[in-house]
Amino acid sequence: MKQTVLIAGLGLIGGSLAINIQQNTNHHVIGYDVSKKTLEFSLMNGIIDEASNDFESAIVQADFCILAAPVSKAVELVERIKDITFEKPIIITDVSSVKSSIMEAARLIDSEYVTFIGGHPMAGSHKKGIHAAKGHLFENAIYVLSPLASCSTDKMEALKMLLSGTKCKFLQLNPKEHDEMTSVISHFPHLIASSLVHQAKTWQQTHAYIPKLAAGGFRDITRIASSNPAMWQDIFFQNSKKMQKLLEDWIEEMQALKNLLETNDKVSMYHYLEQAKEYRDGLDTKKKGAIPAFYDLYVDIADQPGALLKVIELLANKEISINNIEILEIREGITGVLRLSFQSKRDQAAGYEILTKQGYETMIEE
Ligand SMILES: NC(=O)c1ccc[n+]([C@@H]2O[C@H](COP(=O)([O-])OP(=O)(O)OC[C@H]3O[C@@H](n4cnc5c(N)ncnc54)[C@H](O)[C@@H]3O)[C@@H](O)[C@H]2O)c1
Ligand SMILES: O=C(O)C(=O)C[C@]1(C(=O)O)C=C[C@@H](O)C=C1
Repeated sequence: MKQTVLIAGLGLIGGSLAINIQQNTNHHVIGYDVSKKTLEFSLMNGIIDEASNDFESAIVQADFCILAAPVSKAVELVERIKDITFEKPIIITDVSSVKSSIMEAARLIDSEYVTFIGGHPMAGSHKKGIHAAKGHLFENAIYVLSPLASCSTDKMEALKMLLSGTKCKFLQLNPKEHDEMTSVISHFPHLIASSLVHQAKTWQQTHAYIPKLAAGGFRDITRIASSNPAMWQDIFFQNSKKMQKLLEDWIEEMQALKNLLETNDKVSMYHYLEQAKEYRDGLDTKKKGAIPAFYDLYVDIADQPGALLKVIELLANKEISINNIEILEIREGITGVLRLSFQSKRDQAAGYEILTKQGYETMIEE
């Protein structure tokens, strides 16, 4: 008999997991969401098999439940779970970007039938809602699992099996270490990205041309400032202590950099930049997750009608298939950078040769 999965919160993450589970497993998927439109869309597009607007009655039918609402709302759902009487085993997990608060609440669920395993796929995007959901969102990403001490290996394996179609890599962490690490590499960078945008906005009052000059660098570092404000506000306050500590450290570091400029200490500034470059270059970009790890080729193309088509045609004529195309930046009237992703190193090398021969400026990131 088919097992049932309830997904509570069908936005970017819940919707992507629902699509993935539909594509890769044989479960009956029930969706629950406070948005009626989201439920209707999900049902109409086969993302879920059944829509529910009654969390309590849906969860008691399920063998698995994935809480994919905003963090504070997922914590509220755990509070509601505490009052539910279960009559069969269920594995409940979540996808929250902060783990301590939800795990503290989950620890107090008092039912022999419930196994709670905290979860967090380290992949996403600056988009939100069911319309942005896609089944391959988690490919190659790290998927953090935080089981409670009482969780058996069998239950962990059952959850991993349900999520195996995501093609992510599971990593077990406790909530404290998870929240510390994500504050450094996810939460705090969001705050900084937003602050850089504010700085540019303020300077625009002096220099109206600022938005036109904002090229690749500014766009790269501030992409995430276009994320969902409600979600990030929630994350910052759920991980408030760690954010405050990082802000203190950051202010201190900025002060030290200011001192280097004031004292004309070029050597120290060079080392600072050099060490950052070394560390950044050492990050394994092929494994980073949100963007599938294909073999990428960067091509500079002119911002002219048909320019993209021409590149695709050249590769298609040699039967080289492209897995993904992304226009990273079009500088109006000048050139655009295209990221072509291939499935194999061989295709990547062949693409490089063909396009270079045709006079395109191409680059493979090492
Ligand atoms: N966006 C990312 O990059 C990302 C990545 C990993 C994890 N997460 C985490 O995933 C969770 C969801 O984020 P998202 O990006 O999918 O957000 P989203 O805004 O795209 O979707 C959230 C969904 O939850 C629904 N919802 C709100 N309150 C609810 C409630 N009380 N009960 C049921 N549904 C409710 C909303 O209607 C919406 O459909 C958050 O906890 C977030 O921290 C996000
Ligand atoms: O790619 C993005 O836009 C993201 O912000 C994804 C991202 C991150 O890397 O910080 C955001 C929140 C998560 O909890 C996990 C992943």
